Amino acid sequence: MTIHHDTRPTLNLIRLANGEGLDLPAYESKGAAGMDLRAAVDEAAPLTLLPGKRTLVPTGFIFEIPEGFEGQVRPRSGLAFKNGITCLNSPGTVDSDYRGEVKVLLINLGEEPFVISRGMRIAQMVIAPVTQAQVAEITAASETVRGAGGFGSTGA
Ligand SMILES: O=c1ccn([C@H]2C[C@H](O)[C@@H](COP(=O)(O)OP(=O)(O)OP(=O)(O)O)O2)c(=O)[nH]1
Ligand SMILES: [Mg+2]
Repeated sequence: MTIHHDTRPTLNLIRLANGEGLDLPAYESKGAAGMDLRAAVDEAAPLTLLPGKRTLVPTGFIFEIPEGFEGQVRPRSGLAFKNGITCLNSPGTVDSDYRGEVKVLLINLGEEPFVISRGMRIAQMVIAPVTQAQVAEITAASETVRGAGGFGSTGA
């Protein structure tokens, strides 16, 4: 496997029929870590997400994530704070060999119905380098000071 250290890898996108006319996913500021993803829902049929419910929102694009990277689908803080809208599987993982449409799994943790209209920026995707470890089964773990202590063992 090739390990990339490119900080500006090219992300190839394929626009699907439901993505016609949508703005490309984009970094909304110079230093933004994530590119905002837009809802490719039907213009004439906005999606209403009721409190406590979840839904898979299409983005209208296939992303060819460069090998050695992943896409992390994360919530937008504003939607989370104002409306209780977040990604249920956060951070969603888009594998570099995935060739289906990227979708966003939203859940409404707020108290009001939330309307998702076409083109709305619903989440953001961070392209991050991936390390694939080699798995090796052993019979005894090396000794450390911490040992098996966890879950608060070092105190508050
Ligand atoms: O928020 C997300 C998360 C995942 N995916 C797509 C891309 C990813 O490569 C694929 C599989 O995701 P994941 O590995 O998290 O799900 P799984 O339940 O393990 O499915 P699979 O058995 O297909 O790997 O689903 C999305 O479009 N959006
Ligand atoms: Mg998987």
